[in-house]
Amino acid sequence: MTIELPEAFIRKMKSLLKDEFQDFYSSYNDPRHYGVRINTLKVAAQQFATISPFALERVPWCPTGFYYPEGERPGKHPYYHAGLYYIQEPSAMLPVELLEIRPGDRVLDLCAAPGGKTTQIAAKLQGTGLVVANDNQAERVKALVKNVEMAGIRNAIVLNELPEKMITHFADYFDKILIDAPCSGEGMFRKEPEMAAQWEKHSVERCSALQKDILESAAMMLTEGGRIVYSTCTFSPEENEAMIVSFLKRHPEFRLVPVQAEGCSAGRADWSGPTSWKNDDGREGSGIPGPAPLPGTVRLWPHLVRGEGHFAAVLEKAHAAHAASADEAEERDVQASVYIRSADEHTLSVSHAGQIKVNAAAGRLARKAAGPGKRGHKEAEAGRSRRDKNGKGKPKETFMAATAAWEAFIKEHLTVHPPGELVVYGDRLYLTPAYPPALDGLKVSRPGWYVGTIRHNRFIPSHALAMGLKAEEAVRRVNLSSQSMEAVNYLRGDTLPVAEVDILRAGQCPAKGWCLVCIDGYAAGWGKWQDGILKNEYPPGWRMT
Ligand SMILES: C[S@@+](CC[C@H](N)C(=O)[O-])C[C@H]1O[C@@H](n2cnc3c(N)ncnc32)[C@H](O)[C@@H]1O
Repeated sequence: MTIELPEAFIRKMKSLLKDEFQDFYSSYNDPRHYGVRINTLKVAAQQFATISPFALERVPWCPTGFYYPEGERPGKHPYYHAGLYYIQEPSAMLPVELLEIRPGDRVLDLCAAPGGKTTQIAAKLQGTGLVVANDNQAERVKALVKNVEMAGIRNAIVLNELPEKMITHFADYFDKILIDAPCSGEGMFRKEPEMAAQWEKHSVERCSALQKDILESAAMMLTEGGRIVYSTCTFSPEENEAMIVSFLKRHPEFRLVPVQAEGCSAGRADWSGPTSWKNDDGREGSGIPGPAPLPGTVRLWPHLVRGEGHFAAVLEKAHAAHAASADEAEERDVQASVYIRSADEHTLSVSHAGQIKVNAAAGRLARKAAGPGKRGHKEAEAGRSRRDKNGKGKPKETFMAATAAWEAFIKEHLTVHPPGELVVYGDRLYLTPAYPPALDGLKVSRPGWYVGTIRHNRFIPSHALAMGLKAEEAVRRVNLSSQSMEAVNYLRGDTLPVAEVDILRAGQCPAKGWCLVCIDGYAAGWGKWQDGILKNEYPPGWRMT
């Protein structure tokens, strides 16, 4: 075996898996599996299958996920730079499938970096609703932002916060929450052998404590009738089945939704109750002593599927009228109900120059949703009036000038008027998703779709704007073949000679100006055309190497 597994880990898995251990252990000698998930914000999975530069084979538990053969390098293909897919470990594609996202949902990805699952959530939302992607590690948030922008996501807010700091802003707010929890990573030893070297026997304990706190915060941010998917890439029962049992004991208002997903094994119900196993030091480890073992969670095992080890559980919060008391914990059937709910109505406003800082919330709005569940309150929101965007501390004229520059750019360069409210932070302009929440006091990396910057009173479009556009939404574009050297040269940052006849134009617009550069018809960045030359505006940090 090339991977050196920690002795304590081997002993524990032997004690847990018994007869199955040998198959499990042998899987560390098997080759790992490689996956891409198609970004359906850009291209339908069936369409991609017809243009794919590499052979694809379906991942059973994810309709947009595919295996690709070892040796291929999808990260080096121009389609990667056009955001057509995300390279993702196949098992990691499962949790978002279990969220059952619907159009208009407000979704929180609480431990989101580097953003694989955020991009999957956004693809399911198809531009509706909102995805808030958060991670507490600032360095990792940079990668998260890049992946959000690469995927062309328009309706995301990116935060760099501790979950407990988010509760007051988002109490009872989200329809769906993903907790892709920080964990001891035992399921990733084959993919990332260095994780095996870093594993030590206390990491399970430390991670469990962290996971418990994260779950508590998430429970408070979930709306009634909402759903949490909790997932890990580790095997330890303490971080998986036992974690869920103890959560349900503390939260009778939640129930476990039994999951059956293609290709997945049932979670180990027998590890969730008062079961025991031998730890490294010979002490007995145990699930949380509690009610009967808990069926309904799922696991992916490396010796049973083509993917690494994963665990997932789906938790649903009852509607208030039906929430069981602690004494009634047995009775957890939830029915659709009419309910009344109030929430903050918030405003993002213009900030002080040079800072991404959100100033103010605009007060409270009691919302009545006298209809069939949460769809009712979303419709109620839709009737809300537009808000004043001139926040404190910023001259109204600056905001007006930024708005005018943006509007002028739209008129001259786009065939559509992108939806969303314009907010200005320093010299940067963002479009907020519909009905943005208040973000005051939070560390905000992106309050919405970053569309551009004001420089010398002119609007300079961002790379994120290009990535979020469809080809036909730009008045002027040039199309490069993915198989041409021109596409590669563009992605490397080179200036390109482009004849005027090759500038595709909507209507009568002149050839000179900002030009959306597309690869096989998919937006990949900006260029500026003049006199037969396309000046390269591909950002240096994104270039193909
Ligand atoms: C398993 S990774 C997430 C992978 C990500 N969901 C994806 O699909 O790309 C767990 C993440 O949790 C973050 N994390 C650790 N502690 C956290 C906390 N207290 N609150 C929020 N995020 C946390 C880590 O920085 C890490 O990025």
